[in-house]
Amino acid sequence: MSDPDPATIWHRFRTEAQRAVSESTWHIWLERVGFRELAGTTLVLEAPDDVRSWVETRFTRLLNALAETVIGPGARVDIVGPQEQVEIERPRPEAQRAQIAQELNPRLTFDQFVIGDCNRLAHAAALAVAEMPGLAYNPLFICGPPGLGKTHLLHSIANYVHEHGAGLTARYTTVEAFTDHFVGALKDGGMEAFKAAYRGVDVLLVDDVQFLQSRAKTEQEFFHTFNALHQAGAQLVLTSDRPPRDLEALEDRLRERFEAGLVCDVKPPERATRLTVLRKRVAQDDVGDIDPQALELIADRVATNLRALEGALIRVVAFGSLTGRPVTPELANEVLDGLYPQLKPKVRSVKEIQEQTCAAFGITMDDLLSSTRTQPVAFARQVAMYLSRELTDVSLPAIGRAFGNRNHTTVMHACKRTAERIATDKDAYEAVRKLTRELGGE
Ligand SMILES: Nc1ncnc2c1ncn2[C@@H]1O[C@H](COP(=O)(O)OP(=O)(O)OP(=O)(O)O)[C@@H](O)[C@H]1O
Repeated sequence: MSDPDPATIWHRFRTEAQRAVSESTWHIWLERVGFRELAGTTLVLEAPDDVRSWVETRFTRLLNALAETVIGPGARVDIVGPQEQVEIERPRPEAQRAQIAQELNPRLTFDQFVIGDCNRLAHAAALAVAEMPGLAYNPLFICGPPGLGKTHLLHSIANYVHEHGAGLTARYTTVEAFTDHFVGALKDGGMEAFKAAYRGVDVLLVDDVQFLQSRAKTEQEFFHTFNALHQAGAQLVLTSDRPPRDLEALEDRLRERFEAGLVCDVKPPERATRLTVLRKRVAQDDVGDIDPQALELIADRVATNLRALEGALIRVVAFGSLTGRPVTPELANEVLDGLYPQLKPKVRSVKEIQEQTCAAFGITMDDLLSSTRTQPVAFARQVAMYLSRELTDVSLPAIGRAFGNRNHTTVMHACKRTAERIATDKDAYEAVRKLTRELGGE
């Protein structure tokens, strides 16, 4: 079969381009772009002066991808002005326009994302990246413990790009899905399609990159994907449960690339953020009448994970509706008692908490206040700081001073680590709960 002639190629290209963008984008920007010539695999396009620079900035990547679909791998476009001589050959990585299977949740948008001190930077960076893919921070690396909105931000970026990106393409994936896809492609010889799927996009969003560790082949393939996209100016956004420097089992070259852009974290949400998330959920899901104090109680008791917070709300509401009882603070307490240890702030002394913690862990006060980091002393110290924070009104700096003149950020860190640990480790949960009870905290 002979190669299609330039006129056919141009016709196909134009049809694909019109299909790829919204109607208004087409009319305003792309409709007046014309055909100049086909030089090898370079499609030279002519754009009127008033739209040329905009078309170049915003649409070159899309048009290149379309050229590859219509002409073949390695094809590209060159956009020239009406009077301009043609100048050819700029290298471009191999890619093919991908058929993008979207697994996006339309509910996860920037509009629905509640901003607080815990996530302000991550949110601002994600929005900047969505507005200017490849131009703001590249890669953007968002890290933090589970359930704090990392996936929400990735979906928000993809949804935003699809809605406002003038034809730019975004693909969301998890390391799990990327691995499955890669292994499948290796088995049935679909590597070209696999590469096209991940290297032919303008924005690639990858969730949970900590799982790349200890998957040598996937890690290597991901490294090449990362490089191909980065060189092509495409945007990469990655999430992980820890910062790049703590991804110890990852190869240095990949870790260094993760660190090369902007790394920002999401922290456990402060109370106001938790409350706003709950109120938003109630309004959105139309769950009926809920006593505002019941919401406050849920926000107080489920402090470190927004997924758990939403789960707690759903349980409380479901319990109310199953038993035909109104959702009051008492009902919320009843439901949550079985799920989360109740830490009622009462005025106690830090010293009392330190003594009880030492007794519970079988260590001395000197150990507790020392600088040793060995277990169980280090954990006991973190628990004692956490309980001092939860059960007294003493300020963070004062707690720090009471623990051998430590800094208040050390106390904050200890609180966070303990909260995370009791959310995930049953033994730690039991130990803290027992101690809390002994201290009269529930
Ligand atoms: N700032 C926020 N505003 C509104 N909802 C939020 C916010 N952060 C998280 N959520 C909601 O909390 C739930 C958990 O968030 P998400 O899945 O994004 O967490 P994650 O950090 O990706 O967790 P994991 O590491 O377990 O994947 C989702 O339903 C999400 O919509």
